[in-house]
Amino acid sequence: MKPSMMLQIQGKLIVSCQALENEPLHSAFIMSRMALAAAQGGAAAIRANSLIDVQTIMDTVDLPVIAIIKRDYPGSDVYITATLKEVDELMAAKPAMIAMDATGHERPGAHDLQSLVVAIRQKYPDLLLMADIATVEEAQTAAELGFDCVGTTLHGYTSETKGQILAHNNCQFLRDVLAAVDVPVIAEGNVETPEMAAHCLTLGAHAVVVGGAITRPQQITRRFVNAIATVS
Ligand SMILES: CC(=O)N[C@H](C=O)[C@@H](O)[C@H](O)[C@H](O)COP(=O)(O)O
Repeated sequence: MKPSMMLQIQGKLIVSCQALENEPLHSAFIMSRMALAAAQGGAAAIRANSLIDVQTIMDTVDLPVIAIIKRDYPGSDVYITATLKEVDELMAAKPAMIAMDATGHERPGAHDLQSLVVAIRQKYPDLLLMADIATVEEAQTAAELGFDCVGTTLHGYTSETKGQILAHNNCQFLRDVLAAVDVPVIAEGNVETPEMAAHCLTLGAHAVVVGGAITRPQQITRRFVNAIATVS
């Protein structure tokens, strides 16, 4: 199982199919149809949030899934698969890979990042683990902890990186991460165009995750509206 998913996604597009409770498309059924559309369009894998979405998507498409659970814990900034509880929940669906916040921020629950990885490896030795990071240092720590891959997912979304965007300065952050670690790097977060996705792969990313630019119509609409507003 382990090598095959990493090979399956190499040089490929992963489509993130997510809609939170406050979004218009919040529905496991709708996310499963988004995943089917992504599969028909040639996506190599799907990233999805919550057990019900992951399960419904795995019942609908024959693609590997990167599973997460987004859950807010009071007093902590960590919300992407924060504790072992979320990993245990997701393993009911047996996804090939689980992604989790691997920032240096204090996590809720009994484990820090290092002991959480140890606990997961003991319990689920075949599971692939993706580290969602925001800084180069976090990528290095994740690689040292034995994550199978790191993703730039949280760059721009933590207090230290707020306002930064993957595309800035010809993807300088992605290039820095690629230079700093030996594990596969997945480009994720604000990849808005096919050209940028291709560019991330050219720079050396193992795979690229695109979410909102494909699966969040409210975001796509806003981009059109903003472009029109500049000429009218
Ligand atoms: C920061 C955070 O919570 N990111 C989430 C992680 O799973 C998702 O909301 C994003 O859609 C995903 O990372 C893909 O990124 P984009 O939608 O920008 O292509």
